[in-house]
Amino acid sequence: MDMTARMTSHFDDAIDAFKASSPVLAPALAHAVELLFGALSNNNKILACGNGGSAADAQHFIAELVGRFERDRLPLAGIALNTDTSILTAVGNDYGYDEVFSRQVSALGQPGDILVAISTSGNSANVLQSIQAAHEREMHVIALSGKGGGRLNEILYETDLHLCVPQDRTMRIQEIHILLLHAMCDGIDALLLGDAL
Ligand SMILES: O=C(CO)[C@@H](O)[C@H](O)[C@H](O)[C@H](O)COP(=O)(O)O
Ligand SMILES: [Zn+2]
Repeated sequence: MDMTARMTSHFDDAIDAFKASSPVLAPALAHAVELLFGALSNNNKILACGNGGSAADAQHFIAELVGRFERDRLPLAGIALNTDTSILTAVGNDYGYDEVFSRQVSALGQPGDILVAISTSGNSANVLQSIQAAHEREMHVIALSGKGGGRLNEILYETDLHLCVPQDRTMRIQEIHILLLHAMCDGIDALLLGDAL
C-alpha cells in the first residue's frame, strides 16, 4: 500500500466534502449565529453535548465561548454537559446512560437557553433525550449531524436548526462540525466586536 497516496486521498476527500457542505450549510449557519448571539445578549446560556469525538467538539466550542476565540472579549455563558465525570457516572449508574445529558438539561436549562446537540449519526439516545428535555425547558436546539440526520429528523421542532453535513463518513462529518463550531464563534465575535480581525 502506498501510504502517502492514502494520506493524500484524505486531503482530497476532505476538500470535496467541505466544498459540498458550504452551499448546503452556510445559510443555516448564519441563522445559528443569530440565535446564539440573541440568546447570549439576553443573558441566556449555551449548553452543548455529544459522545466521543463530538464530546470533544462540544467542550472545545464551550471553551471558546467561556474563554476566548481569536480576540479578547467578555466571557460568554456556556456549559459542556459531557465534562463532569461525577455527574456522568452517577446519572449513568443510577438512571442509565441515555439520561446523562437530559438530566443536566432539566437541571440547568432555562427558557431561551440554547442546546447545541452534536451527533454524527443523529441517532445517539442520550443526545436525542437531551433535545426532548430542552424542548420541555422551552429552549432552542441547534443540532449538528450527518448521514441524513437519523432520528433527529423525527424529534426536532421547526423552530430548531438542523445543520446536517451531507456526508456519510463519521470522520468527515466531525471535521466539518469543527468548522461549523469555529464559524459560529467567529460570527458571534463579529457581532460583538465588529468585522475586523
Ligand atoms: O470520534 C469518533 C469517530 O471519529 C468516535 O469517538 C465517535 O464520536 C463515537 O463512536 C460516538 O459514540 C458516535 O456517536 P454519534 O456521533 O453517532 O452520536
Ligand atoms: Zn474521531
